[in-house]
Amino acid sequence: MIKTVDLTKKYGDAFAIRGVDLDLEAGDLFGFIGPNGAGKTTTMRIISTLLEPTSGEAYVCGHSVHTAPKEIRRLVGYMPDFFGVYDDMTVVEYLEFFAASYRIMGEDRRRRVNEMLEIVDLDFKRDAFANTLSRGQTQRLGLARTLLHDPQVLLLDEPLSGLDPRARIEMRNLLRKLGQMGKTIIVSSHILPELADVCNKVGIIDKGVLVHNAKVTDVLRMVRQYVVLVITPNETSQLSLINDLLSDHEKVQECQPGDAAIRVVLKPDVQQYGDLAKLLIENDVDLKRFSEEELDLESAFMALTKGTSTRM
Ligand SMILES: Nc1ncnc2c1ncn2[C@@H]1O[C@H](COP(=O)(O)OP(=O)(O)OP(=O)(O)O)[C@@H](O)[C@H]1O
Repeated sequence: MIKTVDLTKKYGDAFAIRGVDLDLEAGDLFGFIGPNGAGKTTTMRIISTLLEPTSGEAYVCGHSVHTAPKEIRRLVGYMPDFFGVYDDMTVVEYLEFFAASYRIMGEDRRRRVNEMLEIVDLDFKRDAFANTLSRGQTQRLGLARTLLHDPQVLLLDEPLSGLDPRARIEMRNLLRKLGQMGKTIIVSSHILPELADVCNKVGIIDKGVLVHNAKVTDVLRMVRQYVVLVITPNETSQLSLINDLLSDHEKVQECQPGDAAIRVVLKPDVQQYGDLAKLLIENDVDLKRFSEEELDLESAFMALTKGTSTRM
């Protein structure tokens, strides 16, 4: 659906992006992560045909940005990180104005605008002036505008930036909804954790170079190759018993006792660990909690970008 080959953009002697290779299938929701100035906007603007690459190729549905920009524009909806809304237009008027620019007319236009307001959950603001909306609502209005011509591909530049926590959750839900509608989406951010549970693939770009590009599950596996259990007994006096029972177990790599709980690092590739809970219960351990340690995405992100940048 989206493919870039050795995509490069230079400004004078400086590389904005260098040799970026992407390959996204229909329905992929790709998180494009990198610090400010890493090259995310440049890449998205090239794919949406707003900017010409210095060298390399970008294709959308097999159409090249060099030879078929018109076809690509029909297929792509690009939402920039900042966009203006006109002071004297209501939400409905704003969307109708852009629908008209796509030559969507008459009853069709009204229906389409109403559908978009429904999708982005902004119908209750339809008669409000666009410049009175909150940042989150403005972003949703921008998304509605981007969706008007029913693009198959969405390129969304930092749609979560500047949003408060509630608006962030709403926008992430909206991204999931668009993914379920079968759109292929590139969404950029400078923070991995805010996208990791929405996207199925992520690419990490730094100083114009794509340093990681993988499925989210693989990225998480790269960071955490071991399952870690956190076992909490009701009585802390039982911590040493747990340690004795598990430290020499064939599935256990290491036990790390703490004040109230014990961290148990399993050996690589051990995924099934129900028998460990059974063993503890059979030996009269009174368990308060027995669970897999949650992966801390913030640390995952720092581990992945270690040595590439400190600006995240
Ligand atoms: N018109 C331009 N002239 C010169 N340099 C540019 C131009 N546009 C972008 N750059 C440079 O290219 C690099 C990549 O910029 P880009 O905007 O793609 O980064 P980004 O990852 O989208 O960052 P941000 O989140 O800050 O927008 C930066 O070093 C930037 O300064």
